[in-house]
Amino acid sequence: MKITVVGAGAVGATCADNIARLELAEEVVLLDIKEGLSEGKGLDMLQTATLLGFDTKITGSTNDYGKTAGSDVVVITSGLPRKPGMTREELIGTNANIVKGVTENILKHSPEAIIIIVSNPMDTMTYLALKASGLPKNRIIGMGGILDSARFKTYLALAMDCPPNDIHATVVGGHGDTTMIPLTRLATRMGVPVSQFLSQEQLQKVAADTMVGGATLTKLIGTSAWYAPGAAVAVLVESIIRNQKHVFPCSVYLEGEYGQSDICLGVPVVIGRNGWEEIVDIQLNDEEKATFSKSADAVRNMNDVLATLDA
Ligand SMILES: NC(=O)c1ccc[n+]([C@@H]2O[C@H](COP(=O)([O-])OP(=O)(O)OC[C@H]3O[C@@H](n4cnc5c(N)ncnc54)[C@H](O)[C@@H]3O)[C@@H](O)[C@H]2O)c1
Ligand SMILES: O=C(O)C[C@H](O)C(=O)O
Repeated sequence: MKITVVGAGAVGATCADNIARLELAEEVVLLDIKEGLSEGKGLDMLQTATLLGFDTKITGSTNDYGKTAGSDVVVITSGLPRKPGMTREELIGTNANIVKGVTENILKHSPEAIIIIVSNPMDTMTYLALKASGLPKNRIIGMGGILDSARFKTYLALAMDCPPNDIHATVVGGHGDTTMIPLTRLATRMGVPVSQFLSQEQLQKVAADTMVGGATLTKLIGTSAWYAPGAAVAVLVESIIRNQKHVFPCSVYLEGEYGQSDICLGVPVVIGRNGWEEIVDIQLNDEEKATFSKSADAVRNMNDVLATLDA
């Protein structure tokens, strides 16, 4: 197996590091436009192989897509991150052209690849990559919901003072400060509804904290997060490479599911060797359905902006 990560910045490098440690491929290629960055980070990571005990080869590439040829999975993280006070949506003007160009270059050398989109605004970038590539819909996956769900579980665990791995909870909808939907009603602590442990007020705070989870970290760090994003991409790649069939919330192209069409939005999907293989239908209640529909409207408005850009 061969996996390429485009963008050797904070998120891309963390993805490559996690993927190498998990030995998901014989080779991981890290590509960036900044001269020497991917070669340097790649070599630094390779020098952890004897310390951490993995055998993955890591290759750096300054914009040479020839080195990515024959990749099975490609992760696109290239593009600007937000600064404190910005929304992810404000990145569209710069990142749309980057994501479109990278997708086209990747496919010239890896026509069979499954592509994971990380760059923001992620749902719109996923839609753009799908339209620009013409690939079958199951091979384009936007990563956001796995990260948002990890944050949701973390905040729930902190509120209940329990281990995060005892929590099952999911976030659907857009990967935006106002578009993501933490499904509090369905969250459980080992199968027991979280409402048995936390008041409605506490649950509302957990949901609100989850929604601005990325903004909170951006304010603290000065740029957006990378540890949890990199780990979230790695579990997604692992489910593809090892055909694990995990159900993860991912941004995928909807054709009537959840009442939406011609849009990429976060819903639970089965992830295996073919990419996303099936959409899992959560029985949303009327209030959740209305929130999902509002989220879709906001993402669709962003998708409409693509037509005004040269992307
Ligand atoms: N979907 C998510 O859950 C999620 C999570 C975290 C970050 N992000 C997004 O991921 C993106 C990257 O974040 P980061 O913190 O790694 O930023 P970063 O600035 O650290 O790294 C981005 C890298 O992309 C490279 N790049 C720019 N244009 C390129 C091109 N045409 N080809 C190849 N490389 C190119 C830059 O040189 C830079 O090294 C941002 O858009 C951020 O908002 C998304
Ligand atoms: O918050 C951001 O801008 C980056 C990313 O989407 C995140 O959720 O960490």
